Amino acid sequence: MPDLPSAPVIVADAPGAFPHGVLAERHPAVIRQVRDAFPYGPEVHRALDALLESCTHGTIGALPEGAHDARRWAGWGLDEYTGRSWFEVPWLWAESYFYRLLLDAVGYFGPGPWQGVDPFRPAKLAELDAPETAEELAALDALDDLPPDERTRALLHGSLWGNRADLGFRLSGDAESEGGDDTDGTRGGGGTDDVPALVADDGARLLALLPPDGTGTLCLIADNAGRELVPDLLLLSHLLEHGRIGRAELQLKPYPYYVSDATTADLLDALRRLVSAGGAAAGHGRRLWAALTDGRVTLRAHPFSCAPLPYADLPGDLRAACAAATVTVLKGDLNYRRLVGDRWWPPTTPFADVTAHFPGPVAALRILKSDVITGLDPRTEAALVAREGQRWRTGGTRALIQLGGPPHRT
Ligand SMILES: O=P(O)(O)OC[C@@]1(O)O[C@H](CO)[C@@H](O)[C@@H]1O
Repeated sequence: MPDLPSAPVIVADAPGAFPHGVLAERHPAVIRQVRDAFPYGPEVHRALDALLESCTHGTIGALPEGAHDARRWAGWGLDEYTGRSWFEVPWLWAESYFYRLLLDAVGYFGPGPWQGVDPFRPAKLAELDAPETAEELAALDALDDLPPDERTRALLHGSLWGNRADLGFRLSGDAESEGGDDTDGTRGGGGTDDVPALVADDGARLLALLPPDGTGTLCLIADNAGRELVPDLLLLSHLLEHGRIGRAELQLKPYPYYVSDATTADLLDALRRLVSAGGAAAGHGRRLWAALTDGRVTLRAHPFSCAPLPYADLPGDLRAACAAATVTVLKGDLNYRRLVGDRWWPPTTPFADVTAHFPGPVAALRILKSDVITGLDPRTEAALVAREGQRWRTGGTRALIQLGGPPHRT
């Protein structure tokens, strides 16, 4: 067995660094947003006050007595981290547990009247109703004039750049200019002649894995709802329509997470939005509706999808699902962190090495919004650093498509 690569796990203990800012500033902003989302009563406000105090100045506390998932969290490290500072445990763990406690504070897990009420739903729905979403859906009609392969590429890039639609990211003001539309992957928000916005591009290799004979299967691990999930669904529908896949599994979150991550309710909202849009968008919506109804597309909302753990720890059922797929496409920054491990990798660490643990071919489609990065060509890294220091890692203007997985399958 070859030595697996390793690097220090990211913790949020350095004031001024990005991870510290997420815990010290983004999480309080998330609490403020949640307070205003609904007319919660005094009890919820008191619970949010306590969470704010704990996550900024206190230590990690236990789950409430009788929590339905107490055993699961004990297995995920809670016993080890209880009583420690949020800023000294693995950053990924601290973020995940914060969202778990936030939902507890608003009564999401019940029992009670607020059970199942997603505190982020107003923001997610506003995004689906935004004029930009209507424009993006109307623009689909023009894609019909393109040859199928170009359309596939455009929709793949639509799904990739859809990852800019991350409401948590916008909350802390990290996002630079939204940039223009970028279906060719060279401009994005920050592409230039010397450094393209797409810092790694295995898009052609990814599409080559999907033969046009309807035998391909896709496992799509979704990220954000709204303006990211919509282009993900368009890609899925297009691949089904053109026989690039015959079946797909769409993995969603079992409960609201990282502000805008997609749950089953968000999928249904997005699907309804597509069906009611008219034009080509409605055709995609109806195709997906039919594929869900006849079982060609299945949904999964597994507890592990909200776990503070890397994908190297995939449980058996998810491991089997990903192993059976022709390829797993994994969306977004957080999924990337979990795929390669939330570590300070040297940026030129081969992506193939850090994803060799995955049970099948896996492609990451991600806007860069955190420090974790692997698989960069040394010249690309040097050009990025020369242009903007380390800002490209977290600025939300660069993107990548990387393909990895077990060596014999890609
Ligand atoms: O996974 P996504 O939606 O692309 O991004 C999630 C994110 O906004 O949250 C983390 C910080 O909280 C970062 O990894 C990243 O910037």
